[in-house]
Amino acid sequence: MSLYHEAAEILSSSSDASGSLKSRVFGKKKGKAPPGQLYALVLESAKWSPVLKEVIEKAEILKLERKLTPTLALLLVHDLLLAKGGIALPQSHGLRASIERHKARLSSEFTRARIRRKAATMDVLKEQVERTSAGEEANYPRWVRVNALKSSVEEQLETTFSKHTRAESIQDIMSKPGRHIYIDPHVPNLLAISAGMDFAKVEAYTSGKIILQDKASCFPAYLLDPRSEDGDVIDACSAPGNKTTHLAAILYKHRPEFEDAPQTIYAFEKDSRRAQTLEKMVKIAGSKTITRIGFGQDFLQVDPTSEKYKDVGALLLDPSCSGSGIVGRDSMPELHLPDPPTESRGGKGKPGAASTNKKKRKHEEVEEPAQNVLVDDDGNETVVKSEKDLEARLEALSAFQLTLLLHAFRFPRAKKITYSTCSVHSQENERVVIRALASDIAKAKGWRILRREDQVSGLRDWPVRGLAEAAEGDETVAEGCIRSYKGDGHGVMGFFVAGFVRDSVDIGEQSAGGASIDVSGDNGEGPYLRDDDGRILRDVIGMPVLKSTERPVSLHGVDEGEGVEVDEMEEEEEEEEEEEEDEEDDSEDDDDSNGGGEDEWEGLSDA
Ligand SMILES: C[S@@+](CC[C@H](N)C(=O)[O-])C[C@H]1O[C@@H](n2cnc3c(N)ncnc32)[C@H](O)[C@@H]1O
Repeated sequence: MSLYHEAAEILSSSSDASGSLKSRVFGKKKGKAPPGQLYALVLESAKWSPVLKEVIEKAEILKLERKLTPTLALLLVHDLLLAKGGIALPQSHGLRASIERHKARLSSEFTRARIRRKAATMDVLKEQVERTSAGEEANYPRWVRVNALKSSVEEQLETTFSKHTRAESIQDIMSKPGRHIYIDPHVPNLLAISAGMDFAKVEAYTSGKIILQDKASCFPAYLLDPRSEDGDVIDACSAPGNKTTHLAAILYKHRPEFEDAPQTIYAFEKDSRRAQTLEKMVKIAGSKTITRIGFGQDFLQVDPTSEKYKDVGALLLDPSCSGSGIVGRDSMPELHLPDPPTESRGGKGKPGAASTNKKKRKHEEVEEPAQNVLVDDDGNETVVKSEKDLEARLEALSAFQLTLLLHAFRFPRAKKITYSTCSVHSQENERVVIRALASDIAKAKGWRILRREDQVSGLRDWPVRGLAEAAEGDETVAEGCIRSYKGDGHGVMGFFVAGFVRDSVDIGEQSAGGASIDVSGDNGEGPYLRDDDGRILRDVIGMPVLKSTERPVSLHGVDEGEGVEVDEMEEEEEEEEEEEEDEEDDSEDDDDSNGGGEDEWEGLSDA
């Protein structure tokens, strides 16, 4: 089967097939056409279909070439008029000839279609087509997080974005034509720029100085706000690594000398393939020295009482979810097919629009329920035929999310946790929070919601909060939850995040019986472990409080020089090898990101 017949088959089934376009093309078992070429042809033809439909109908090709189906005509005319190499068939091929003999007529109809759209040049028409086909995505800003480990907002304004004009509001970015930039008022080091910039070859992007990350996706690490006194940090579900690298940048901001600081981010990722992307991102972002990646490691299998995690004070949980908040996920532009000549309707022919319509009418007759596909944020697809199916899927997801959250509650020295999803469904959001707070473990360990008034300044001011109804009417919980919705004028994806805190941590066996740790630090002396009489015993991570004459010890309770204990996830030998490689790699990094590894890097979601 030729490229065009395979593409026609995909387009013909696009209205009732399940799965995203990508999965249908790349997951195709049979077929000879290179998937990349097939995907581009289908997608581009669909984007251009409103214009090409007009061209084909006005040129009356389908009347003149009776063997052509509307879908095949669309694909072939697309390549004739828009593909660099023209129609990808031998010159003698019947299909190619059936289109090329009308080239003059098609070209002049194409020019007329452009003029009717008031597009002075082909470039203007292309921009119009891109905007229209992008639908809801077209007006979204591009969110750029400046990676504090490698650059600063000032530097980026002077270099990468020096030709951008400063906008007054996010609405300007979404509505004004041209290149604009806006400094976000809620999240530090975050910029919004007008859509349309191609970052693939932008040095700041390929070198990790800037990271493309939706604003809402920056909320969790910023809300967690890990500091040196919080000890180690866990990112429970890390790949591709947007939040892991954000955590590192925040730690660095709080403690720029962190190169020498024995603070570790443990980044777990159950899926080993995704963990490789995470590793790549961590490396490019310059946070490799403080990040220990758990390749293929399930967070639920991590023992919270293990010696290794005794200093973990903060955890970020961003588990898999329905992904219902994600903007424009692999959406297929609406397909406009040329009308077939009237007498050929329902007639014979190869797969094409006529046969699709017929199939559709048949479907309508038996009133088969429309199939929707729920694509979660890991790219897994579930066919959802009914409300009941959706409920069942959400229930399964929320049970898994709750289990993760309760597991996080078990870390003995943890004092803060954030839980987030890129879902808009309350089952995965407020409901999980409420169930977690009502759990025995939360009660036993003293976990409560991080109240709005106690949140970092930008997020305290963020206006969109949780749903009180879903939070069983608990206003404090609802206000503590942070939400965002796509299409609500803020230019962000749909998202949810809540923080959990507690005032005392588990003190373990080595501490005095009956003692608790006051972590509030509101006495001005910092967080200390006190005995029942209020006498200070240890600092919050368990170190004896020093007299002024004593030698300081590191936060992790190891003498300076002993270094940080290395996780079993990465063997010590490997570490040494990596360090050696690092030195070599540093010089290769740029090559890497500009070359072979680019695909995966570019494929990272902004979420
Ligand atoms: C929403 S994504 C995380 C996105 C990531 N936080 C970021 O900002 O780039 C969820 C990730 O969690 C991983 N995951 C799911 N369950 C897990 C588990 N039990 N332990 C570790 N990773 C898990 C998935 O494979 C997926 O890569």
